[in-house]
Order: sequence, then structure tokens, then C-alpha cells
Amino acid sequence: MRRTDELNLAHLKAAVDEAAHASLSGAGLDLRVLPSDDRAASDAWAQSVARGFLDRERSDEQSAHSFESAGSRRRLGVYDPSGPMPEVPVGTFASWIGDLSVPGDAEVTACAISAVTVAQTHHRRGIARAMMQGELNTAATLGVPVATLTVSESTLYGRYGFAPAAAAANWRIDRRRAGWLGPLPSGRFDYISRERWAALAPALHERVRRHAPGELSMPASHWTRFARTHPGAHEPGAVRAVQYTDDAGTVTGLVLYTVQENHDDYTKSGAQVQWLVADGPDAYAALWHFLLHLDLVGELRAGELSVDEPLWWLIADQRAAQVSVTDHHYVRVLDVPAALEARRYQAADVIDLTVTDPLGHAQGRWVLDVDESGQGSVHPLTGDSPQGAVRVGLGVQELSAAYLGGVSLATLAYAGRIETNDAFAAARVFAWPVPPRLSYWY
Ligand SMILES: CC(=O)SCCNC(=O)CCNC(=O)[C@H](O)C(C)(C)COP(=O)(O)OP(=O)(O)OC[C@H]1O[C@@H](n2cnc3c(N)ncnc32)[C@H](O)[C@@H]1OP(=O)(O)O
Repeated sequence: MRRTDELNLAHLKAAVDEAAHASLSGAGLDLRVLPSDDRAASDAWAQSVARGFLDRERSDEQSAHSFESAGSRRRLGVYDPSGPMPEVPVGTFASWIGDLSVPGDAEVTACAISAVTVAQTHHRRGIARAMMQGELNTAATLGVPVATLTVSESTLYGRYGFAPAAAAANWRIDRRRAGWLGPLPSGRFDYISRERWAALAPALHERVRRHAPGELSMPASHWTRFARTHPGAHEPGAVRAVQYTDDAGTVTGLVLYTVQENHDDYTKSGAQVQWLVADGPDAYAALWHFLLHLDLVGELRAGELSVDEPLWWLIADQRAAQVSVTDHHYVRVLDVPAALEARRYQAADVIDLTVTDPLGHAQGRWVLDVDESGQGSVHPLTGDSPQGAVRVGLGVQELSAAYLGGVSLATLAYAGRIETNDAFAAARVFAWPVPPRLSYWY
């Protein structure tokens, strides 16, 4: 069995954290892990999550789908026995074990977190904090090196040591103005059913995601969500699916997009890329060429792109694109040696690293020794710095922000967020030529 699968089982079976349980018990609340076979508990939990994210009540068919697709998710509920609906959780939390791509076509095991909600009737009493701290303890105890999440509000998770580690670029392109400098596609395009798209996409994503630090192995339930093939999907027929087949006859690119018709002027209709995956530059250029030549479309929009998107260099007029950048994938280092040894580095050097962590998981002092091949080894350090070592002192948030190479340590030093005797030497080690990204939300 792969390590991720073993960890997944241990993670699913782990008891709730004792400290979290005790603190919520003191407030008259009960923290529980949902049994995977309890349909009623699953339905109530899904309703609470829907309410927390301002969604409508789940239909029976949606609840059934949530139950069937919960799979490898560990789901927590906080229950208030004194309320009129004690079976409906007032707090929810989900997590699972995934693989996070890190610099060097490598990956690290991650505890991905989602569905954190607390009912309006019970908010600001420390329920979210108890769940988060407890689940970070559980992940750390199991030996998971990092935790990850995407956020509804950017101010929520820094207090637990998370930092934005991969930004997202969101594009609006004036399609007619953009022009094209790239190669002309030589392969073929075909519309395919959404079901076929959902069947082809997982393998293609698995082939390419390791090359992009910040990507996370896709939760299985996401494919039907993208393709809107799950029960109760919003406007399923609005999504168009296209495959690109290269000259060798291999499907190397897939895209899903929606269109918004403009009744006042059809030629000003809009298109929104829902998700695009391309295995290599030929498929990448081909799919963007296809999208930039959609008839009747004035503006093309695409989100969760890289901040260094090759598309910028394929279009002839860069001012045809308006690009905004937002924080997107948050990372929290839990185990410093395991996390740092999982990635590769750009320059050989020796770093004397001191990390502070209010929650304790990443607290300590280590030497990171990077060899000429970019491989780092990490050892605890006490006493004097090794001869010639670059000294870096930083908090767990700053370490997590720089972990995927998304921000330079020189930038963090200039912003007063880290202390070092040689910001540029430290930055050269942690830098990576491919900026991190995450192509979806979870
Ligand atoms: C990974 C994800 O799932 S992201 C999705 C997060 N969930 C949502 O956005 C759904 C709507 N919001 C909610 O359900 C709740 O308001 C939550 C989950 C964000 C917070 O739950 P609560 O139980 O009220 O939080 P709790 O009382 O434990 O507060 C913990 C800390 O967060 C702070 N906090 C809580 N809500 C917010 C907020 N909206 N903005 C900034 N800080 C906040 C509190 O002040 C507290 O700070 P402190 O402990 O450092 O003093």
C-alpha cells in the first residue's frame, strides 16, 4: 500500500483530539468524527455545510451524492445537545490526505482541509479554533508534514500558521484585440460529452500536476463537480467540453468552458474557462488558440491561472488582457525536516534556520544543507552556526509562504518579515523557476 493510502486510513480512524474535545465539552458541546456509514449524520452535516457557505438546502439526491462521495474524507461535527435539533452540527470540518506538488517535480503528503463552518447561532465562541487546532494536532501526530487549504476569507487562517503560498491569476481577455503570436495548432479538436471529459481528465491531471508546485492531487468528487455530471448540478447543460488530440493521436489537452450569451449584441457574448489541462506546450497553445477564436465571444475569462502564465507570451497585444492576482493556496508547515527534505532547491548552500511557531509544531532550529544537485538534508542544530552558514530566522507563516517558491526570501526580508544576514543568498536557495499555482478550489 502507498504511504498516502496508509496515512489516509490512519487519518480516517484517528480519534478526535483530546484537548479540542475537552475545550468544547466545557462549553456544553460535543465534538465527534462522523461514522462513514451513517447516512442520517452525513445528511445533517451536508446541510450545515451548505448553510455555512450561503448555499440552499441540499435536495435528497444531493445529500445521497454527498454521502456516496465522502470517501476518504474525515468529517467532524460539533453538536449542541441543548438545542432543538441536536442531530444537526453547529460546526463542521473536513480533511483528507493528499499529495502536494513541491519544487523539483516532487511531492509531499498534505492534510487538505475544507468545509470549515460554524453556525451563525454559535459563532465567535472558539468552535472553529478548537476544530482547527485539534485537527492540526491530529495531522502532526500522524506525521503529515504540511496542511493546506483554500479560503473564503483571507484573514481567517494566519493565526494558525497558514500563509498564502501559491497565488492565482484571474484573466479577462478582449478576445478580438488579443491577437496571436504562438504556433498554429496542428492537432484536432473535438467536442465531447461531459461524461467523457470527466473520464479522461483525472489521468491527464495526474500526468501534469507534479510539474507545477502548489497543485494538489484532485479529490475524486471534483471531477463530476467540474463536469456538472453529479445530481443537482447547477445548469449542467451550460458546460462545453473539448478535447485536443495531438499529431500522434494522443489526447493531450482538455478544456471545459461556459458561455454567456449577450442578447443585445451577440458578438459581445462572454466565455468563461472552467478548467483547462494541457500536457505540454503544443496542447497548451492549441487550447488557448481555440478559446481565443470562439465565434461571437467578446470577452474570455479564466481564473486560477499561474502568475507566470505562458499565455502572456502567446498573445500579440498584452494590453488586451486584464490580470488580477489573489491569494489562493494556503500552506502550513507542520514538520520542518520532512517538508524541507521533500522539495528541491536552486542553489547549494548551508542555512541555519530558526523557526518560531505559536502552536509549536514547526518550532525549532535546524541546519538545511543543500548539495549541488539541489537536494536538501535537514538536521537539528544547537549551539554555534556552521562555518559560513546563512542565518535565517522566521515564523511558521513566512516559512510556509516561501515553501513552494512563491515569494522570495529577499522580498520577505525587505518587508521585515524575516531576519537574515544574507537575504539574497537565502533567496537563491529557496527560489524556483516555476511559480506555484493551484488550478482549482477545494
Ligand atoms: C478552509 C475553509 O473551509 S474556508 C471557509 C471558512 N468558513 C466560512 O467562510 C463560512 C462562514 N463563516 C463561518 O462559518 C465562521 O464564521 C468561521 C468558521 C469562519 C469562524 O468560526 P467561529 O467559531 O466563529 O471562529 P472562532 O470563534 O473559533 O474564532 C477563531 C478566531 O478567528 C477569528 N475570526 C472568526 N471569524 C473571523 C472572520 N470572519 N474574520 C476574521 N477573523 C475571524 C476570531 O476572532 C478568533 O480569533 P482569535 O482566536 O485569534 O482571537
